[in-house]
Amino acid sequence: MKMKEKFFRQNGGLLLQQQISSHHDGFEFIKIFTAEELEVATNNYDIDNILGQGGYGTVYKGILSNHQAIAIKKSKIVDASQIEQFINEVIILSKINHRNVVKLLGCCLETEVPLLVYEYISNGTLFEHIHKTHGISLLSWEDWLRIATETASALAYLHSSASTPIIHRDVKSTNILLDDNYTAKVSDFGASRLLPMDKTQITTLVQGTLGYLDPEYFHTSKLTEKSDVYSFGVVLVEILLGQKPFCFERSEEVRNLATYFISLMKENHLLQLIENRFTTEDKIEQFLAVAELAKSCLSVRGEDRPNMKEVADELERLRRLNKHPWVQPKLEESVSLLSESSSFNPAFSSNYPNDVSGQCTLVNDMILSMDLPR
Ligand SMILES: Nc1ncnc2c1ncn2[C@@H]1O[C@H](COP(=O)(O)OP(=O)(O)OP(=O)(O)O)[C@@H](O)[C@H]1O
Repeated sequence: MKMKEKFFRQNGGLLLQQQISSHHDGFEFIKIFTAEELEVATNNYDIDNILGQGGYGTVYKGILSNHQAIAIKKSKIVDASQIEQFINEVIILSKINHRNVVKLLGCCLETEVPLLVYEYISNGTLFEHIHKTHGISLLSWEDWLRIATETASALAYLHSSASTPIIHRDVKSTNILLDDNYTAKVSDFGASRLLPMDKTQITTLVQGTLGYLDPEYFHTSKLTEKSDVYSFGVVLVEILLGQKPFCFERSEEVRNLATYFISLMKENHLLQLIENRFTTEDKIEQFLAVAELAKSCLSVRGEDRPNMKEVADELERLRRLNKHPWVQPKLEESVSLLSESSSFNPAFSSNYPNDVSGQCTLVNDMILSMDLPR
């Protein structure tokens, strides 16, 4: 009992309780779970309940006494200096209510490391569906486009939320979960990444995952919403090509998918690859428009990238074309429409450096100097 109380205090429990009682705007939705409740739910953190292991900790499946399925994130290490920030983020995140964001249900603070409790999303990660090793994916081009649109709208929502925009910081296909209906749910942002920075990782400063990391953020360490836009661009390419973001099986200069993609676009080899992946004959305009959009997201300079709202709107527009094919513009029109669209930065479709090898050097630099946490 004494230990639990000590941990609860150490983990900012009093601060959270105080915040809860001072909010009157429906904030009571966040639940503070007891350690016992979660032990029962996970069968004492049984190994069979492990859903996955990330660089930051372990995720367990649990079933609450009311039969609700949950995912519990247990981090490896806690940095005491970050507790206040952690509690503030828990409060912000628990207020987020978007159909394409994994809901944070609450937390448990009376354990050595605080535990975060999320709704359980049943159908695996987007990564697993894109890179399915057994059998072919059941998802159609329309599904992929919908999933991309849902993800973009969730990120646009986070960027525009409340007084402080929430930057995801680790957008990648393993952080996009799919539910029973293959609806996208963005996970693993905010509080879950604040916790476990041990001292050695602080010196790295730049956080992110190889292949998805914004080169501008890597060089400047200055984080903006546009870093999420870059990483989302990589996810779009992953969907289009069905290839992994970083792959040692590709030759050295195109190991990084973004670099590979840009070189394919330059050499006009893109369509051939996409067509091999999707056996759809009449969606060429959409493939090309999504490719142009991805290219703009991958612009080297953050300011040349569209913002997430513009990306989401463009994907939504393309989806509508899908539903009403008779209003599809001709290929040349759709490409020029995309670059001329008033809501977009007119520069963005042509701002990739012509020198693809320059980009490779950049990426190789990044690999060499990154102290990768996983
Ligand atoms: N809410 C959830 N519902 C169902 N499964 C989940 C949920 N959250 C996470 N998972 C599973 O747990 C795995 C590990 O998640 P986690 O976010 O810790 O790691 P990651 O995203 O693979 O890596 P990292 O956190 O280092 O970026 C995920 O790949 C997913 O399979």
